[in-house]
Amino acid sequence: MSLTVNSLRWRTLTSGGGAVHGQRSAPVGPGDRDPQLLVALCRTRADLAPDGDQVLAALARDACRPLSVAEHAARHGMTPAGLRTAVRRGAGCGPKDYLLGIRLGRAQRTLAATELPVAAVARRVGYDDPAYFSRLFTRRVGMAPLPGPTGTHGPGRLERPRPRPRRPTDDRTPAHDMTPGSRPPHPARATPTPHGPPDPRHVMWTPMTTSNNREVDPAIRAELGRLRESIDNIDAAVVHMLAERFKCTQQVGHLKAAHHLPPADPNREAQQIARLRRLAESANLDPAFAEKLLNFIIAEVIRHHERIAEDALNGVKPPVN
Ligand SMILES: O=C(O)C(=O)C[C@]1(C(=O)O)C=C[C@@H](O)C=C1
Repeated sequence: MSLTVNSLRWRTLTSGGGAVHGQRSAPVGPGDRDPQLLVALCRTRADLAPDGDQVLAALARDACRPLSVAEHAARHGMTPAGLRTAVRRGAGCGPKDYLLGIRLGRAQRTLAATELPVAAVARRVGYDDPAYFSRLFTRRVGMAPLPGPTGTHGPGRLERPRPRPRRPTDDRTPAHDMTPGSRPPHPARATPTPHGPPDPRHVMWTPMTTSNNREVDPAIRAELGRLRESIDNIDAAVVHMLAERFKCTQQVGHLKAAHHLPPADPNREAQQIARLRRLAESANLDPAFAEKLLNFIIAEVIRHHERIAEDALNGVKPPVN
């Protein structure tokens, strides 16, 4: 079967409901989806030049070393411009941004997994000035770096709340916390602040909601209903895909435990992130969001791997497939 990601994406979405593409075909229920197609999509790999992959993986390996972009380029026999083109093609961003993402991702994980002070983590990922590191971290991650794991469930690296006082006129999108159950505050429920009433631009959202018992124009309700049917189908597809992914990663976990391989593989992750950022960019999805989502999923997988490795050490037999 020869399927490209784009044709799969198109077929998957169009099979789930016409509203996604502006057509008016009747949306179908989750039972009508072709699970084979979803699984095929899970298993399909987008094309990425292997040498591009290698450059990104090598950059990821060296990311915390005190090297300039020109020095990184020279290590690969490239000019800085050539390196910029290769990284942009593979990761959807320039080398500086790519290296920064790798450094801060590592810092996030080290902070979540250890009790090391921020200055020590900063040094580990290549920053001698902890204040400068904190500024970069806060700007990119959306919260200040804090040492130590927080929360009792889920992966640590995305789950810390990031309280940033919102001024009434501050309409920048907040970085989303991915703690299960947590959401950005509902704008329409914004409470008056010491500076005055809630931002009227936010309160404008209220008439679009249907859960506050207001009368809603039947045509609008019907349109909303059609869109929500497609959203429900897409959510169902996401759940099925994640379930397939976790089935694969469980097997990887058992394989790693049986052969004493470490649960995490940072080089593989760097390649996955670069690839996903590139795919996100071509799909008009925010690459930073795609990276955050993948990090969130991988952190959960690593937790599973660690548990499987622990079970293996305690003599718990893996399930028979
Ligand atoms: O490929 C692996 O080695 C995995 O364990 C799977 C996976 C993933 O979820 O994609 C999880 C952890 C690793 O750090 C890298 C990737």
